[in-house]
Amino acid sequence: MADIRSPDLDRGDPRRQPVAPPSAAIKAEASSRVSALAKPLGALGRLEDLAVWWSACRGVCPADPPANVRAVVLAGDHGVTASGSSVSAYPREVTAAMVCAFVAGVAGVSVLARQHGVSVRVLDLGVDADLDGLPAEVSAYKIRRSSGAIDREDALSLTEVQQALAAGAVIAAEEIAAGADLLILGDMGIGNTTPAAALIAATWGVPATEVTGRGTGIDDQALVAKTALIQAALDRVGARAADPVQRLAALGSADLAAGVGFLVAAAQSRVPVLLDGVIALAEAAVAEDLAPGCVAWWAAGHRSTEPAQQLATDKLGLVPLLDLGLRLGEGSGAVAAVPLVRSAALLLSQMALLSDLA
Ligand SMILES: Cc1cc2ncn([C@H]3O[C@H](COP(=O)(O)O)[C@@H](O)[C@H]3O)c2cc1C
Ligand SMILES: O=C(O)c1cccnc1
Repeated sequence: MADIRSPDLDRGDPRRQPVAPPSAAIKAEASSRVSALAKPLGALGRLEDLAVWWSACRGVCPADPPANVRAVVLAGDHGVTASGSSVSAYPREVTAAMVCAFVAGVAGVSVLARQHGVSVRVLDLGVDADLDGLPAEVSAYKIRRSSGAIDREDALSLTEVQQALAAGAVIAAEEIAAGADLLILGDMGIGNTTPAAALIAATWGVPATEVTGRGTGIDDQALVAKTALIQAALDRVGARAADPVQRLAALGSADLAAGVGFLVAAAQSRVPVLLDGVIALAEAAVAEDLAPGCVAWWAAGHRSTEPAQQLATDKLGLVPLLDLGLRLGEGSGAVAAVPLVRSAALLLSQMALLSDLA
């Protein structure tokens, strides 16, 4: 494994370290400028909020549009997909096959990312295979093979959670060092909508019936079984899940815990993130618990069909930009929203002020 020391997350317990917000002064300046543009007040709708958010995160008004957008896809397998389980419509072997597809640049998100000039880096945190034949750096941060089956056992040990949090922080630091001005977190892992929904349910204390979705497209019978499995996991863990690190150990996975570390580190480094679907929102839910204030550095790229994603965006006060019925993951909904961030930034910088006309 690569050296996973990180400046913030391995210095003892990362719990409840508040994150400083984007610049309040720039936010106020950007809000005034948006209102002064040559248009009726509010006429650019949510692009106005997006322009203000982007400016405040960049600390300058107006800010250049994102030029170095970098997506990281965290891959892992999940104990809940053991043979005989019906939580996913697809077998576990698809995870490793898709990692190869990301490396080859032929996954769904790869196509969108090429179109929008976004880099994509795939990393194996917990795939249940040795990815022989792929570049060694793909598995440089591997924590273990497949996380535990959360209805029966913990997903990870506490040591593995800390390793994964630190790995995620280092991965974010690497992307920032490569010049990222906007980050995207993608996911690949058959069965991952199950731990993601469980983490979201445990974060806000709601029952499995409110968070369980069809993921890759399971039928009614499988949906009943998946809901029961998630409820069994929540019941097994009980009050322990109130603590975000324990929650990750009990209900998460190596890839999800690394996503949490990535989000906390990005916010601590004052780099904004476009969130994607239910997996990114589960990571966001736990990250905000670990380091309150992170949410100010995020925008929601899209609304997924997964109920847990919708619940988490609502609870975090994020309004998704796109609503295309996407249910792919991989970071696809966030990458699809990148042109909106660019448009918002350009409107703020290139439109005339109403007072300059006539
Ligand atoms: C070919 C294929 C490509 C994918 N890309 C993302 N996912 C997404 O679907 C899976 C989550 O849904 P569930 O919990 O129902 O298994 C994850 O692999 C997620 O990344 C895919 C799934 C498949 C089958
Ligand atoms: O919400 C998502 O991103 C999602 C939904 C279904 C399957 N995989 C991901």
